[in-house]
Amino acid sequence: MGAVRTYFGSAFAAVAEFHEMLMKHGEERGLIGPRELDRLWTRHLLNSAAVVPFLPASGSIVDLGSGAGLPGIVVAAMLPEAQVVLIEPMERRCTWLSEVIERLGLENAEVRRGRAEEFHGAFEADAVTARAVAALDKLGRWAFPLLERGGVLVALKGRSAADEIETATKVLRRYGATDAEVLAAGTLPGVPTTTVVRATRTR
Ligand SMILES: C[S@@+](CC[C@H](N)C(=O)[O-])C[C@H]1O[C@@H](n2cnc3c(N)ncnc32)[C@H](O)[C@@H]1O
Repeated sequence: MGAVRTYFGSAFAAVAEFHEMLMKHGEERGLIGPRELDRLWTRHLLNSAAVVPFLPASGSIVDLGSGAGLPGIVVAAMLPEAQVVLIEPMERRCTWLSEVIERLGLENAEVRRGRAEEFHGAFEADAVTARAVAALDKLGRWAFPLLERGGVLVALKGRSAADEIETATKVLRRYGATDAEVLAAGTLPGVPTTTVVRATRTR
């Protein structure tokens, strides 16, 4: 019980600190729109947390196109046994991500600057996460080469998730990810359904 309390206490404290940093600096640093500030918890932080049940708790995870840190920072805070690499091409966003990691004391997270394609062959991750980065066919081409065989792509998507799976058939087949499916992870009042798509690389 003590360990459970310690886990939730520290994970929640880290996400709450991240919320505070985004509230204070997110708009001025061009990381989050002004209209999003009031719904940071629901639309962004809890939405990001929806991927966590579908990730290996102690594996290697790459978050593609982390931007302000979504979902990568939330994942690193909630899965302290996992190793999380945040890939982001924009320098000022990488600077922000490094500041967040330092402030939250996330020893299991690191930032790598660059585009996904530049890291092909550099990782054999257990999982790749992505939120609002690209449609699934493009995302698949970027993400599957970062995964080991048996690794999963876990993407946060919107209402078009099922259609995106249809459109991505070719790339999903190329990597043997024919198990691609929509997992409606849940809804919160006033928030669109949080849709998680998971696909496993088998070749
Ligand atoms: C719309 S933002 C989403 C950011 C964050 N994931 C979120 O949900 O708030 C898309 C991000 O993907 C990054 N990006 C664009 N092309 C990329 C690529 N080829 N590889 C990795 N990241 C990329 C952008 O720099 C940007 O930070």
